[in-house]
Amino acid sequence: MPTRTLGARKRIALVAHDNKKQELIEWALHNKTILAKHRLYGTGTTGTMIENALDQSVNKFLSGPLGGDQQIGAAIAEGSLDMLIFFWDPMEAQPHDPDIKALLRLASVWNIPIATTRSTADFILTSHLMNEDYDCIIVDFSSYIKRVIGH
Ligand SMILES: O=C(CO)COP(=O)(O)O
Repeated sequence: MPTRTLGARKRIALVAHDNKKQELIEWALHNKTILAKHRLYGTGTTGTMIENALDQSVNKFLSGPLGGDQQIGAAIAEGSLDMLIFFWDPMEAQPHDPDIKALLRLASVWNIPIATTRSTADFILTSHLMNEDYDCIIVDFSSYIKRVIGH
């Protein structure tokens, strides 16, 4: 079975919709010491707010509605992100809802840990696997890639 190794120092993407940003910042502050051991990424606005709150550098993509969700999805597909903490807003439609769906889909395709609620984020962050290499099993897409088309 093919795997991808998520290293001991995780590359964590942090994303929150506007009504959820405060919650994510509170959660990040609460977990500042743990997060300091890992590398942080984020959509533009979320990333800036987390960087200011934690005083830890965050690699920032574009703002979500301007393409940031798509960039994070692409980074997951390329294997350059290990985990997604995404506090999306279940009470308000977003102009870029298709991008959000695409991001969550790619995170599932590549079987990375995803937290879309604060409680799940707590469970993930307190896992001993946060500090170890983890071989993440991925679907074997080789027959899909080699499929014959046009017969
Ligand atoms: O819209 C977002 C995720 O879908 C978040 O984007 P910002 O962090 O730039 O606000």
